[in-house]
Amino acid sequence: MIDLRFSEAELEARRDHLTTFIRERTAAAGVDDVVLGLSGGIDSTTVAYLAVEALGAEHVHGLVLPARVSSEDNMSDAERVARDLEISYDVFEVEPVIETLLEAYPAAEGDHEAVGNARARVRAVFNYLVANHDGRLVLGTGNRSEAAVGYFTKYGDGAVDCHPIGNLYKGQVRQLAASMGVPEDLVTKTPTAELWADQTDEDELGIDYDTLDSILATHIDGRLSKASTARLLEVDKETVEMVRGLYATSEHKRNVPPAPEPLE
Ligand SMILES: Nc1ncnc2c1ncn2[C@@H]1O[C@H](COP(=O)(O)OP(=O)(O)OC[C@H]2O[C@@H]([n+]3cccc(C(=O)O)c3)[C@H](O)[C@@H]2O)[C@@H](O)[C@H]1O
Ligand SMILES: Nc1ncnc2c1ncn2[C@@H]1O[C@H](COP(=O)(O)OP(=O)(O)OP(=O)(O)O)[C@@H](O)[C@H]1O
Ligand SMILES: [Mg+2]
Repeated sequence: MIDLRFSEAELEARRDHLTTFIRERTAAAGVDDVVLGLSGGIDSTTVAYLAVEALGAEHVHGLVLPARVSSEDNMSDAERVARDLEISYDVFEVEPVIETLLEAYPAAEGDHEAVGNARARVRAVFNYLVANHDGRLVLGTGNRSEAAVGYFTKYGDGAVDCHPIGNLYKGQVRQLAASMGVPEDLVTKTPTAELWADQTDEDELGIDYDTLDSILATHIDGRLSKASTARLLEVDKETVEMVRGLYATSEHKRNVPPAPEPLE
């Protein structure tokens, strides 16, 4: 794989760039405050640390949003992050809303993908309820690796006002987190969307993040050919093809929904 880690100087410059971005986005929106979902995972933890550095703890509010499938460890890690950073937070239960949805539409019961994505969308509704009421921006936690392969719920965790770590590959998020003093157990934790039981990103995607990051940097973002990428990284062409396929089929998630061109 290729080494995508930043040098010390680059890391410092990147951290400065991302905190400046958060200050600029809030200033442009005319607000002082932000809200974000805290899952106990490394992406939301890193964005919370960046937001506190950018705006101050008093301007950052966390939402811990457990569902039936959330592990107690992750939810207690989410609260630990809020306490460590001394930010305010609320805990709102997602499952009663899911139950109401399934009472109205029982056909979706047992469809773990449809229900799992609904959990992510319910979280977005909570984020915007708080953002509207309190005058806050919703900070996204998506990184480049997830965005490129569409590994997020459209209008769920993808429904946010800006993406502070949207240009970092997953491995770079971990490196930045470690440099900001995020506890080691959170930096090395197995990534999971926790939309259904026993889900992990790498199992579902069928590729580990180190390989995914390298293929994205080399082929999708770096524009090296499929064959050169496979040779350079010593991976099968099929693996590169798989990533390319995910990138292509998820394009609709990264764009504003289209409308027909005006008639001439
Ligand atoms: N070509 C196209 N043009 C326009 N729209 C298109 C489309 N193809 C599908 N669609 C629409 O998109 C929908 C499918 O997209 P979507 O609803 O997102 O659903 P989908 O992509 O099927 O599932 C979301 C994926 O993201 C993962 N995820 C979600 C949330 C968080 C995380 C995490 O890492 O924490 C990961 C989740 O595990 C799952 O693999 C379709 O039902 C359809 O409405
Ligand atoms: N139980 C939850 N409570 C609050 N927010 C959540 C919860 N689950 C998911 N989210 C939100 O959805 C985002 C997307 O989840 P995702 O799993 O990609 O990120 P993560 O949990 O921060 O990191 P990782 O990918 O390493 O698990 C989270 O960063 C968080 O903002
Ligand atoms: Mg997670």
